[in-house]
Amino acid sequence: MAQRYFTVTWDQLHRDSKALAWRLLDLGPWKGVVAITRGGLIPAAIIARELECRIIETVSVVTYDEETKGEPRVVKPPAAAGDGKGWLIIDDLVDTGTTAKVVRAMLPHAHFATIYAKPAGKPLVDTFVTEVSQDTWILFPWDTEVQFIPPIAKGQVAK
Ligand SMILES: O=P(O)(O)OC[C@H]1O[C@H](OP(=O)(O)OP(=O)(O)O)[C@H](O)[C@@H]1O
Ligand SMILES: Nc1nc2[nH]cnc2c(=O)[nH]1
Ligand SMILES: [Mg+2]
Repeated sequence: MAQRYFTVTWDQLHRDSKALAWRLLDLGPWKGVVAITRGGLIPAAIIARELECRIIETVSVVTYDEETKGEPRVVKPPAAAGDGKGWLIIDDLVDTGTTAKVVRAMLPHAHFATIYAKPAGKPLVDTFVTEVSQDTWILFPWDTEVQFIPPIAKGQVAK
């Protein structure tokens, strides 16, 4: 179980995805984007829009059931993209690097980019925006919803 949570709002995700697009702009041109589903889909859409890239491929690797990690299973390989040369792989984050390792093996010459990176997965990523500690669990906007939170004073123990 994670020690702390880092909540990312839609606005923040949009800003961070655009920051990643800026870093990728001069590294292109790109033949296309390979989104790692599902978490990479929305970042990939934002980045493809910024880089004016119309070709989007997907690869699906199932590794987690909520916060519990299992063995990675490729449930959909990328149909196009060859050995990955000239292609950009996008995911929302790298944590242990397990997913990145599996996808890199399928597309060894692609450029691998994520919005967020934890230290264990960082060496597997070519470009990322923000590093968070290994014991942080990132909560994406699709994982959360706005809800009532009691006033701080209500949560305090009486002195
Ligand atoms: O570096 P790792 O330890 O492999 O973890 C990173 C992967 O875990 C999450 O995906 P998840 O497997 O939860 O699937 P999802 O994208 O469909 O939610 C995340 O979107 C990355 O793809
Ligand atoms: N949402 C989410 N999925 C993950 N998969 C692996 N690490 C994480 C994380 O920190 N947040
Ligand atoms: Mg994922």
